[in-house]
Amino acid sequence: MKIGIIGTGNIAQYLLESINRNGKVEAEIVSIFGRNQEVGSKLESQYSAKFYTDFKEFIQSPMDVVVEAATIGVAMEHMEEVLDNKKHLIVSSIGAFKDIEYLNEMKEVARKNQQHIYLPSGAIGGLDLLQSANSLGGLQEVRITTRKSYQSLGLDVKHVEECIFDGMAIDAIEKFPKNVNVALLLSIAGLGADKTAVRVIADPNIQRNTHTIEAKGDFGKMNLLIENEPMPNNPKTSYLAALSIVSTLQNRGNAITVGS
Ligand SMILES: NC(=O)C1=CN([C@@H]2O[C@H](COP(=O)(O)OP(=O)(O)OC[C@H]3O[C@@H](n4cnc5c(N)ncnc54)[C@H](O)[C@@H]3O)[C@@H](O)[C@H]2O)C=CC1
Ligand SMILES: O=C([O-])CC(=O)C(=O)O
Repeated sequence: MKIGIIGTGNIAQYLLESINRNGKVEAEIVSIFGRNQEVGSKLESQYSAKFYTDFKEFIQSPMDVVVEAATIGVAMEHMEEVLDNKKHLIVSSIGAFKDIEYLNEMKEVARKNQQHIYLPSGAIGGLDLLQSANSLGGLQEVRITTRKSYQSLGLDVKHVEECIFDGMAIDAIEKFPKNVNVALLLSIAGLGADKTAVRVIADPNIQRNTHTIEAKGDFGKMNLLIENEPMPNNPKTSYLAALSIVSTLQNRGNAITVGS
């Protein structure tokens, strides 16, 4: 399998190291798209993957699957072109799908091109449960409480904890586009972005990005606490988010599917 990556940040570099250097997936990252030539040239020589600043050239290079690891804006700008060029797509910036109509439009583009869009479970879990719980419409409530440091949330540091957002996922992603992609994953798996409750707490003492997910429905109740180690070079991104892409790539084409 030949992989292309959009982005040259944390997740992209972790994937290059795990796949091209350490062989953790039966695949090779052959193409990288980014805007920073200096970083790109370095990655190109370190990992023997070709770096492109021109998206048309990138997308026409021989790849089977493209991993987006950039921003919501970049994902929205290029997603359709990826699918139209007959590449499968793995999306990290899930906030791109805050509008359900856009998600449905992209589903249709993928179907028309016989490609698949993967939304890895990122920095959380429990998505299989929410989908099962809602398979007959019996899911009633979903809430995520995200606790991160002031620095990770891009805020001036205070010495006391503060609830800085309490509302729905649709508004949370506008305010924190780099911190609550997980809330959009929950929305897509469950009740939608206007019915998925989100609380964001800035905590001066926290070392791990912590997500507490509570759900209720005909199935019963779920309480899930995830205490994520941050990525070394970008504390707002959890290590698990990068691992979930590795796992998605490892499972592609498997004869068995684990979880709903
Ligand atoms: N689904 C999930 O659970 C999670 C999703 N994320 C999201 O995954 C994405 C990647 O995360 P990281 O690698 O940690 O971010 P990062 O900030 O380390 O890297 C982002 C990359 O995007 C590139 N970029 C920005 N604008 C660009 C443009 N116009 N054209 C080309 N490249 C551009 C930057 O240069 C950088 O290389 C982010 O959107 C982040 O919010 C992060 C953590 C969890
Ligand atoms: O990595 C995390 O813990 C969550 C995150 O940044 C996001 O969902 O955007």
